[in-house]
Formats: sequence, structure tokens, C-alpha cells
Amino acid sequence: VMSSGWEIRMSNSKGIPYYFNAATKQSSWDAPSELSEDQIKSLPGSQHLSGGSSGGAGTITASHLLVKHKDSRRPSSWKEANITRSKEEATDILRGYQAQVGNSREKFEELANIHSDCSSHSQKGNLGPFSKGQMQKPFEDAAFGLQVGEFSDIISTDSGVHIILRTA
Ligand SMILES: N=C(N)NCCC[C@H](NC(=O)[C@@H]1CCC/C1=C/[C@H](COP(=O)(O)O)NC=O)C(N)=O
Repeated sequence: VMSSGWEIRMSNSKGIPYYFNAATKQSSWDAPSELSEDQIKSLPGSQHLSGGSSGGAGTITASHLLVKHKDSRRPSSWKEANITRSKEEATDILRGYQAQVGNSREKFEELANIHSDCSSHSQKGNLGPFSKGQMQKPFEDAAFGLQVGEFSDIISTDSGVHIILRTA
């Protein structure tokens, strides 16, 4: 089979792996849909997929919509230099987004892109693949408890309040 040109590289800025195609110069946080699990595990650079040599084991991929508040560990974002809303206000705002999203991944990604106080807003909320031990515990517990395609309810971390969508 002709090599697809895909390889796995590590993003130093985000500390997570991404997929790069040397032939087409494409890059993507998500695994190319045309590749099977086995093909992904045998790509050059597959050692970057956390979860050791077994590739994806223990690794999930999720997106989130984060609304920060004045008590966030970093009450600032690409959107707002100094975030002063209360945690209650942030939760009310996020409930409003939750109602608009329903079960729609597309709507979630649209709102994450516009409103999320995380830099991942530019990736429609996508945080890329991660294993246990990388994210704050409340986020990790919620995300690893989701089925693929499932949304979390509103959860709180030191970053703010979030809704999570598990995507892989
Ligand atoms: N591996 C990946 N993709 N990047 C490293 C993530 C580090 C991790 N981050 C989080 O736990 C928060 C909550 C869930 C997502 C997340 C994103 C935060 C939220 O914004 P902040 O509070 O930082 O301003 N922005 C980036 O880190 C941590 N252990 O602090």
C-alpha cells in the first residue's frame, strides 16, 4: 500500500500529538478518517500517542467550552483581558450555551469557537488526545466517564466552568 504520507508529530506548544501529512502539508488534531486504528498505530511517530506502545489505550480525545470567572486560576483569555464575572454568572452563561447546543456537535463547536475562554477555541474547543494525569482531576474524571459523542453536564475546575464533548 502506498504510504499515505501521514505521520504523527508532537506539538510543543500544546504538549499533545497531531497528524501531519508531509505529502499534502495537511495537519490535524484528529486522526485522518481514512486511516484505520491499526494504520494509525503503525504511522511514523506513533510513539507520541500517549498510552505507551499500545498506542491509543488509555487515551481519549475531547473538546470543551470554557467560561472563566473572577476566581479562575487565570482570569484572562484571548477574549477578555480581565475577567470579572462571578462563578454564578459564568454558570448561567454556560447553561444558556448548553440549551442552544442540545445534542449537536456542530452547534457545540460553533459556540466553543466563538465563546470559549480557552485557547482551544481556535480548534473549535478540541484539546486533542490526552491520557490520565494531564488535565485537572475534575475535568479528567468527567471526560473519561463519557462515551464517544457524549456531552458532560457543567463541570467546574480551577480554570472555570466547562462543558465537555468526548470525540474519540
Ligand atoms: N494537554 C493539553 N491539551 N494541554 C495542557 C493542558 C494542561 C491542563 N489544563 C487543564 O486542565 C484545563 C482544564 C481542562 C483543559 C484546560 C485548559 C486550560 C484552561 O485555561 P487556563 O486555566 O490554563 O488558563 N488551558 C490550557 O491548559 C492542566 N493540567 O492544567
